[in-house]
Amino acid sequence: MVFSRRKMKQILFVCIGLIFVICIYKTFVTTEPLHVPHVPELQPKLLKENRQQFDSDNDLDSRYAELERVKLKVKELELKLKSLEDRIPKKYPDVKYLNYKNRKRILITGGAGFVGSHLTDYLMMQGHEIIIVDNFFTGRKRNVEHWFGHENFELIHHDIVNPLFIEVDEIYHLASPASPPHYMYNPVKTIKTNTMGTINMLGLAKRVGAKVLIASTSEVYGDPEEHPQPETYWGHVNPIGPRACYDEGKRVSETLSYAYAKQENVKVRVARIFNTYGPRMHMNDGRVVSNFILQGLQNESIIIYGNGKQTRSFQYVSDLVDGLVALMESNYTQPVNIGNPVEHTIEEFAVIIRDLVGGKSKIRSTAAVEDDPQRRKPDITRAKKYINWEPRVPLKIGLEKTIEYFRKELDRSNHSQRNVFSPHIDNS
Ligand SMILES: O=c1ccn([C@@H]2O[C@H](COP(=O)(O)OP(=O)(O)O[C@H]3OC[C@@H](O)[C@H](O)[C@H]3O)[C@@H](O)[C@H]2O)c(=O)[nH]1
Repeated sequence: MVFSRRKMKQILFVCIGLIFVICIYKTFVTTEPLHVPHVPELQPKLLKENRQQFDSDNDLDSRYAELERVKLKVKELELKLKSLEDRIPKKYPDVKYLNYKNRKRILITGGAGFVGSHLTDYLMMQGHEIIIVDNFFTGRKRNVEHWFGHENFELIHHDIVNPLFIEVDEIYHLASPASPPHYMYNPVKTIKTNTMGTINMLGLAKRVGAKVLIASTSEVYGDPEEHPQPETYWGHVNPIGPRACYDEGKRVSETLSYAYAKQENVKVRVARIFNTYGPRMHMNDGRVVSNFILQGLQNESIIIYGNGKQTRSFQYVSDLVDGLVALMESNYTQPVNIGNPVEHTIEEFAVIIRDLVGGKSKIRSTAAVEDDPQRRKPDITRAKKYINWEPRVPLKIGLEKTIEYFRKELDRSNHSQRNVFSPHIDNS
């Protein structure tokens, strides 16, 4: 085939044009990541958007990292919150519901102590509003922490040697150290608590018209010359001996109660509490039950003060609580013995505890303590007759529960024999 010159020129132009178009296409269209139609005037704009996309990808990465950090922080806080929540009991025991008319506001002085905390439990379960006042000399927050936050429960850190102004219907006045080493530790303070403290509580009862129960003690009988001890026995107390701060303090406490009853028409109840034991006794309580159990559990010698022929009668704490409530609810205004009349020598008691603990402790004796009452056993005729109360928990059952409690306490604190309180050991 033969082309004219003109035809050849035309073909050449078309080829050059085609090559130009292909070059343009290669340069702009094939490198374009977004498949948009190739329009030359759009190119600068598309390049800018690509850069923004790249920047925003980087931004996303850093935001993602930030989010991860926040998530970690939230997780950390959640764990912290859980550990705090675990320290507060999630569920309170089921308390009874009492309507406004039957629900009482009850003040318990010494409510964080051994007896006070058990009384608190009982009255809370009945559906009453409980206000505890304690100076934490021998009381412990641990004894009542299971009620923290409950709408019927309130704890006031206060020493009743100073006046207290609140509104209540009933007062259980239990505040005072009760174990001999504790009440002898600061005898002046023990006297103040049982005199000024009692005046403050009787004054409060007078002002708000509350009924008040005073926790007195079998120690008002001193080293008794009458056995068993009825409430009509006046006692045999050394007024200047080491126990006098407590014995005489409680005797004045009783005297004050009846003076307020007579002069100011205050409704008073007086409970003479005999030796009591049970869970929540302090490890360093120093009384015979906790000392013997701790010595037995640690296979240490059980130490009797004196010849061990002195006697005591021990009641379990739940019996005491029942007795206190029965007395408060009764119309009986004279003093009432609350105690278990089953009497043992301290020597027998050492053997009973050693056998229940199941250890191999030796039983030894050391010097007697000054003014130690030699015989003690309540006559509970009055309690049976007027408040329809008598103890129900046998010694063995009560001791088993108490031993179990101290076993756990020992595990918890790895307590050592050195901490058993004794007037014959330097506990300083
Ligand atoms: O380790 C000990 C502790 C005590 N004892 C003896 O055991 C007997 C009981 O002593 P506690 O210290 O337990 O109690 P006490 O009977 O002396 O006093 C108690 O009386 C009644 C309550 O009001 C009080 O809780 C407390 O004062 C005493 O004879 C005491 O000398 C020991 O032989 N060894």
